[in-house]
Parts: sequence; structure tokens; C-alpha cells
Amino acid sequence: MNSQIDLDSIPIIDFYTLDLKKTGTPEWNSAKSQVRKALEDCGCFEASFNRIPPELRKATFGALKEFFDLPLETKKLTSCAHQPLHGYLGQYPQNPLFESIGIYDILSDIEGIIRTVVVESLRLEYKEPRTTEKTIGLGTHTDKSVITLNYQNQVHGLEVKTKEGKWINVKPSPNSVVVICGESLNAWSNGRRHCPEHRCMMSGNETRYAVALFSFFKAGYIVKVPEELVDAQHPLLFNPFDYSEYLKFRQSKASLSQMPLKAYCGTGI
Ligand SMILES: O=C(O)CCC(=O)C(=O)O
Ligand SMILES: [Fe+2]
Repeated sequence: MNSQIDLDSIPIIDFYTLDLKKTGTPEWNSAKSQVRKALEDCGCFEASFNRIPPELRKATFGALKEFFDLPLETKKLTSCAHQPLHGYLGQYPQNPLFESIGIYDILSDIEGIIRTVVVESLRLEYKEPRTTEKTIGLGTHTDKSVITLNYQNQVHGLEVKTKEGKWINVKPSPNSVVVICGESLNAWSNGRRHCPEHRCMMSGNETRYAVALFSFFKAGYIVKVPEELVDAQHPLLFNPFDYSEYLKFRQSKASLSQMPLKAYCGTGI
């Protein structure tokens, strides 16, 4: 893929032939360079597996439907005013199709990663708009995360904006997870990994369910661009920042849309 090419779809990278425990093999190195190129050029890709059991899909989206079908008052019992994204969110006049529930996921420590990165997930529902006209499900935004993993039922709606400014529809297979670079990875990599704007546009008569898994830097961890990523061609784009302080800034500036992290700690370049 070439960054000059006008993309029609996001790159698809095969993971099902990879033995994830064997690093350094030619297959591993090939997948690694494909991931790197996809995140540089487009900031996202479809990770394709052949191992997502249909029963797991059914159970996942069945549980989501069960939750979102509960009466509003019951769903609201999970709301958590002091923790943004946690618990039930919805009933926004500007996004009437959208509802979500945020859950803090504790993963077992993978090679020390949990010391610096935590994972939170959002279960999303978009009601069917019952119109062929495209209707906003979730407005244009960038994710605050390091990386977002997105797994959806087969009701498409996710759209990603290319560097050239074109919206492309993301239509992952049932065996794929969509990987999106977030603002934190964009900043940490000194802008070398692209953080794409994306949105959800709905049409038709089916409800969309999606699970988004966000990895974040832990509160108190100072995110700093490694020295080796700064040189004459790549001047420092972001000053060091504390992720939890950034979250507070973002909450106080709800109207900020494009790359608020740049507004918070960008060096002005
Ligand atoms: O899959 C979707 O509908 C988009 C979700 C999303 O972008 C988000 O939760 O940040
Ligand atoms: Fe997002």
C-alpha cells in the first residue's frame, strides 16, 4: 500500500497463519511490517483471524442485546457520574441512536504491559434508523487510546477518514477485529503512527452492536516521546504529558474535535 494511493478500504492483515508465540519468524516479520505500514498510512487495519468461534459471537452480541433491551431506569443504575465512559451512557439528543456501557477490564499482566497500560471497554448499541438515508450514530472523533480494538456484529457503519480526507466504509468480516491507532500512540510515536478520525453512520433496519476495547496509559504515567524518534526530519511534536491530566482537560473542552491532544501538549509544530 502506498500513502499516495487513494484508499477504498482499510488494509487487511492476516493473523491466522501466525504463531503468536514464535516471534522473529519470516511470517512474524512480514506481519510486523504490514502493521507498521498500515498504521503509518491509514492509522487502522482489519486484523483477520479464522478462530473467532460463532458461539462466542452469538453470546457476545446476545448479551449486549439483553442489556440494551432493559428498561432505561435499570440501565441507568450502572451509570457512574465521576468516571467518564464508565457505566451506561446514552439519550444524547445529537446521537439519538447511540447507547453504550463502559466496563473497566482487568487483564492478567502480559509481560509487564499492565504496569503502564490499562484496558477499558465500551459496549455499544446503535438503534436501526429505519431509513435508507445515512444518519449519524456516533460523530467524528479520534480515540484517546493507545490502540482501540473494535469488534462488531455484521451491521456495518464504521467509517474512517483517510489522510486525503476521504471517508471509507469499514466492512470487517465476522472473523476480523478492526485495529485503530489512538491519540496516545500518535503522540508517543511523535506523529509517526497516524490517528484517524472516524465515525459511525447508520442506515437500514438492523441494530448495530460493537465492542470497543481501548488501551490507555495508566494514571500518573508520563507519556514521553522516545529520544530516538526525534531528529531533524522529525522534530518533537508533543511535550511529555500525564494521561490522566489530559483526560481532565478533554472533559473540560467537550467541543474540541480535531486532535485535542495537540491542543493540550503539542509543541506547536
Ligand atoms: O464501532 C463503532 O460503532 C465506533 C465506536 C467508536 O468509534 C468508539 O467507541 O470510539
Ligand atoms: Fe472511536
